[in-house]
Amino acid sequence: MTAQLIDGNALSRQLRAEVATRAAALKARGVTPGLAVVLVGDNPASQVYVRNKVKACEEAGLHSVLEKYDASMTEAELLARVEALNNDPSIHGILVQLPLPKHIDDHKVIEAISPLKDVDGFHVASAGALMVGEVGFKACTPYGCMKMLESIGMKDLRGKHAVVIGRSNIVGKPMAMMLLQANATVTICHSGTADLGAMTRQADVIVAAVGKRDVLTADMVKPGAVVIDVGMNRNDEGKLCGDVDFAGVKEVAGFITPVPGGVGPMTITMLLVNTMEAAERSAS
Ligand SMILES: Nc1nc(=O)c2c([nH]1)NC[C@@H]1CN(c3ccc(C(=O)N[C@@H](CCC(=O)O)C(=O)O)cc3)C=[N+]21
Repeated sequence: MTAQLIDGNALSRQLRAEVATRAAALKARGVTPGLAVVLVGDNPASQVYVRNKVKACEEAGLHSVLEKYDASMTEAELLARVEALNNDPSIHGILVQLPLPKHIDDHKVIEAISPLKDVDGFHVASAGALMVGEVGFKACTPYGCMKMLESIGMKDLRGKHAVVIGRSNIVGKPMAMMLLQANATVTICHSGTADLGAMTRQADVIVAAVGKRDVLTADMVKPGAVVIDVGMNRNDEGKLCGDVDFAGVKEVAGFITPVPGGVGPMTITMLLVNTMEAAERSAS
């Protein structure tokens, strides 16, 4: 058996076209959705990601502002910038690119962002809203994974067992909450899990979000399972690869997401969706 690919680029094109339509409608009412992206320091990967986010905004007709600062920027200076953006009516979403330089407390910076503009969904208020099923911004990566499941007819996961590998605040934990919200039975695995394969072999849906290559291999997957790969690693040849042994797992899984071209572009798409949502809320 060979798995069907869930194409994050194709799904992104579709969802971004919907954002563009909504953006045009809001602009006709005199409001242009605006995203501020704040980048501190010169992490080369961050430069690429941030450029992609700004480009995606432009293509969907969203206004974006890229603020680049030297790595020597102080925490107080950054907090002051966040506060200014909180009060800027032309900005509906604020994204402070992570990681931040070591002398800046990222938790403090994220909590300084107004929850109304927290399009990353990283604020404690956003995480709490997800937890209790209230309105709030959903973290873009797990939100994108949910849209990928929806695209293959798995919006309601009643009766399904989902196994999440990884427990980070930005992917693993919110992912588990969203799967739970969709009625899945959810297991969260992590570095302290005794027998990962025993868990994943029971899963109808597996989300790998560890940040390590080959965390999931073919022998750990039930035939026909859906495998979502959130990983972003480099292999020995320097090529981008996920957490899943793609070549092996695609022979067992029913559906699988590729890296690149899977969850990555969906993360950016959901950032646009959240920014659109923020602008619409502020205009209503
Ligand atoms: N505040 C904040 N919010 C984030 O959402 C955030 C962040 N900080 N810091 C870094 C991570 C990483 N991230 C990615 C988004 C898209 C791709 C993406 O589009 N990847 C392409 C490939 C890109 C390439 O070729 O390098 C793909 O998978 O096809 C990757 C990584 C968002 N992040």
